[in-house]
Amino acid sequence: MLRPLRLLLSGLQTQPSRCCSSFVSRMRYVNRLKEDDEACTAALKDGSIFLFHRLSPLLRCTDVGTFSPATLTCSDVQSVLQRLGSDGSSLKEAVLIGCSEQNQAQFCLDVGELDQAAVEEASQGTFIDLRKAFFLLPAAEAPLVSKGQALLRWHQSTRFCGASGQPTQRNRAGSQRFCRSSSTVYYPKMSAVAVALVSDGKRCLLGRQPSFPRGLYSALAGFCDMGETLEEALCREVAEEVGLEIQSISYSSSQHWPFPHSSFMLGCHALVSPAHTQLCVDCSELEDARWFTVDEITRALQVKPRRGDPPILWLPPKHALANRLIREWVEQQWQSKGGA
Ligand SMILES: NC(=O)C1=CN([C@@H]2O[C@H](COP(=O)(O)OP(=O)(O)OC[C@H]3O[C@@H](n4cnc5c(N)ncnc54)[C@H](OP(=O)(O)O)[C@@H]3O)[C@@H](O)[C@H]2O)C=CC1
Ligand SMILES: [Mg+2]
Repeated sequence: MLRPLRLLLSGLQTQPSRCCSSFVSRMRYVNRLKEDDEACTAALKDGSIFLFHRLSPLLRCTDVGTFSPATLTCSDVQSVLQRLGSDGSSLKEAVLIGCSEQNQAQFCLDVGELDQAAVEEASQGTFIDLRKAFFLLPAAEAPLVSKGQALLRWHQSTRFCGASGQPTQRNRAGSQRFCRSSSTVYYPKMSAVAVALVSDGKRCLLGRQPSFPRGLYSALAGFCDMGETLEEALCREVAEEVGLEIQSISYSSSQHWPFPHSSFMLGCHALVSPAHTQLCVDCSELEDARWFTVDEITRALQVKPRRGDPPILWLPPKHALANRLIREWVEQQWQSKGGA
């Protein structure tokens, strides 16, 4: 008798349903917030908000000297906005990012129209450029901040319809924008990027772009062209950038990466023949590319970079897919050495 009533009520809930596993109910809850503007408005009132200033996230230094994204409640943000003379209407610009394991909806909001130092003082945090923040944040928190920044950037750059030139409107959650004039719906976009840790069986190949911090080397990467498969993109990029031909590819894993404008990174291990490892680096793309031994990489993984004292080899931050590929390769190398 109660079941139909419960089903009816579940459509009106503003909190995740408890009838399924917590993961399933959280996913369904977030999906409902994307589709139901009223439910999303209610969720914002009880939700947590990550602040950004011109796309730089607000971080706080913890008691133990590590950094964490500042999580504010809706009323915290309202009082910060009021203290700085804003009427609070910018809260409507908050964009849904997800739902915490404690079933709290999570939003992000860019307060770039306010004075940065004043917001920092009022909210007891510091806005830090995302590239720097990535080296400071724990691996578990970086993806949320990255997603928030990517969504905010997308909204800032999709204000007008490419077909009609008219302003676009967003739904409450900010999961889409719509042009009334051309009836076009816009969804957040990512560009596919292939990233490969190339190995010749004993060494791995890393490269650096001129824009990288001093000492930083990473796995080779490149944007997939229209119509290309992941494998074709990898073979082309490696040929273009270092003049090598890939013999085989194995897929590892993927990640969202907020740079330069939201990328979907597809990570692979790639093998080249040990007989053909001579590099011919395209200097318009890379400043340098080199082969590294497993001992060199193992040492570099243990180094903690310090300001003003960069190590000879500095690897991408822990939450970058390239770091994961490098660790997987090192593990596989030590395993095969142990087995030999
Ligand atoms: N998360 C991770 O572990 C890693 C992430 N990356 C990221 O992957 C991304 C791509 O790697 P990168 O080596 O630079 O790529 P590419 O080797 O493809 O070179 C970048 C150039 O490609 C052109 N380009 C082609 N398509 C696009 C597009 N859709 N968006 C932007 N530029 C495009 C641009 O040239 P032009 O400017 O001349 O138009 C750009 O400067 C970077 O943002 C990098 O941060 C890379 C390695 C590891
Ligand atoms: Mg590249």
